[in-house]
Amino acid sequence: MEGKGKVNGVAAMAACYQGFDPAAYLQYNYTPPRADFERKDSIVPWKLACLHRAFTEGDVKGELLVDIGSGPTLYQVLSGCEVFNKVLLTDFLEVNRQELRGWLEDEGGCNLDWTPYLQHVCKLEGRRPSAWTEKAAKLRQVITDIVPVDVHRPQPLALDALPSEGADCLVSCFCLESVSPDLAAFTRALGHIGRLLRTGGHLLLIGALGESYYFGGPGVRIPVVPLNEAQVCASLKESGYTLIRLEVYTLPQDMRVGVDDVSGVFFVKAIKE
Ligand SMILES: C[S@@+](CC[C@H](N)C(=O)[O-])C[C@H]1O[C@@H](n2cnc3c(N)ncnc32)[C@H](O)[C@@H]1O
Ligand SMILES: O=S(=O)(c1ccc2c(c1)CN[C@@H](CF)C2)N1CCSCC1
Repeated sequence: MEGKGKVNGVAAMAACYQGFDPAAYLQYNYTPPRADFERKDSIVPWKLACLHRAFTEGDVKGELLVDIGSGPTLYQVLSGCEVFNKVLLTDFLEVNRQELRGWLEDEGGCNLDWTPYLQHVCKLEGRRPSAWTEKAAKLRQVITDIVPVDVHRPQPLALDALPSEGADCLVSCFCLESVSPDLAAFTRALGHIGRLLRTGGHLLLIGALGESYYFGGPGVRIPVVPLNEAQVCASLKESGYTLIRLEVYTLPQDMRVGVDDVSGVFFVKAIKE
């Protein structure tokens, strides 16, 4: 029964994603009030600062950075693109891979202007904000491919997607808990993506705390595994990671805008033993 339940739960999640709307998702989560660079308590500066620090404190290094479940967003690799000379973006849906290709091709075919994000990360790097065009060029230069992924498969990527030694670093944001039917599946998925990472490689994981649903488009209600910090830490340990740092952000009331019921966001830096 458990095995059958597992398949049905994962299949049901895949069915939920058929209505995912990248443009709506970007508008819900990556425009003000949630993405307000002027606000000191905004989640955007906090998240970008977590990623900047994690990528630049000296222990994260190598050739290949893989972003698991990129969706239609790029903020998660804006610091990493300065550290790795290969960045692989991945998503389950063609509509999201197409959104990312639209940005990559730089012909106006994308639904969000990432300039404020590029400028903010340049500021974190001590560069003038106008260096954002150089950062955009750098990112376009290091993105090697945009490929399908399924974290519920023991091999989430095609066998030829990675070199035999695996990735040097994984980043994954708001994916595992948003695509898993329950905590056990979340933990299994952590293990699956861990197989893509070389021993000693780093995992940078950002996710939702206390979230039970979100809207992936108008009327597209997607269930989420509600997590707390203890469950995140236990799942990491069970999946073969050693936690380096866990940071938590509590969403201000006015950022609870009805597109989900998230109460906080966690940032994890971990290493695969
Ligand atoms: C909430 S979005 C996160 C997008 C982005 N990383 C962000 O930070 O906003 C979850 C993403 O997981 C993708 N997804 C859905 N099912 C998946 C699966 N089985 N394996 C990997 N990714 C999946 C969706 O297509 C979607 O882009
Ligand atoms: O942390 S966010 O508020 C955010 C960003 C994305 C998501 C959520 C929250 C909660 N629901 C998730 C469903 F999977 C998606 N944020 C939005 C502004 S830019 C930085 C990220």
